[in-house]
Amino acid sequence: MIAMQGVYKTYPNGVTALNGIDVTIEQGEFVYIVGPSGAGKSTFIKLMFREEVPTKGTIKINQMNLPKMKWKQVPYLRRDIGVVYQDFKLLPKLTVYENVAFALEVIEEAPKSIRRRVMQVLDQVGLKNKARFIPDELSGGEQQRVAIARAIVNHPKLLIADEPTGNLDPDTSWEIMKILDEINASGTTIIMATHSKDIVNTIKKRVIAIEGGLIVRDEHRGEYGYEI
Ligand SMILES: Nc1ncnc2c1ncn2[C@@H]1O[C@H](COP(=O)(O)OP(=O)(O)OP(=O)(O)O)[C@@H](O)[C@H]1O
Repeated sequence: MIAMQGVYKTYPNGVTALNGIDVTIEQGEFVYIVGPSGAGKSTFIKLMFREEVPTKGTIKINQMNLPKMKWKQVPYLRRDIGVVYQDFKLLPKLTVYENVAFALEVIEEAPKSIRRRVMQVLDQVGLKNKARFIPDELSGGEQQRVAIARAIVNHPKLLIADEPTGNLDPDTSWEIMKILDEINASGTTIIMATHSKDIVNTIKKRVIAIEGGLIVRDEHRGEYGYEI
């Protein structure tokens, strides 16, 4: 599903964040991306939805060649990819329902099917009864569940999560992991950057460790491998 070959990324300020990445990720996998701060994890993730473009190398996602893609094709790539961030990034003035529906309105789904799908996905993340709330009226864990609902409402093949539990307490983090695991069980590929040793060592998945812009470890059912 995802194939990177000889991928380098140097930012305009001269910092090289990725130094020759080769990796393949199959449809349906759940992959943790671990490594020290500044290792290149976020850069690696951003390349997959063309938030950043590599300086060199090829990136193929579902047969699309990302570095060569024209700007007008990028929305088509992103329709198949959901993204969840550490700080949720919800629209503060919109209700839970509106935040999730927005993702379908922009792709011009029929209003009737939007309503059905939004309520279905809010039910999936346990927030059907909070559809009329605004983000400020929710806990951090609830806000992250809204962000997950928004990310999966369009049935993406790939869900990317950049430290999704980074702002959450341990109990809430486990709830989020349970939801991500269920989403993965239904066939969605999940790529999750994390600093949580507890999560990686408890819910065993493939672990890719990045250090200094290189993959230094890639293990099936791997360990976190760092002290903090
Ligand atoms: N937009 C940018 N412009 C310039 N340099 C950047 C940019 N984004 C990241 N970097 C640099 O690239 C390197 C890798 O950063 P990246 O955010 O990918 O690391 P990370 O592993 O995700 O770190 P963290 O765990 O702290 O989030 C760092 O040296 C960082 O300062």
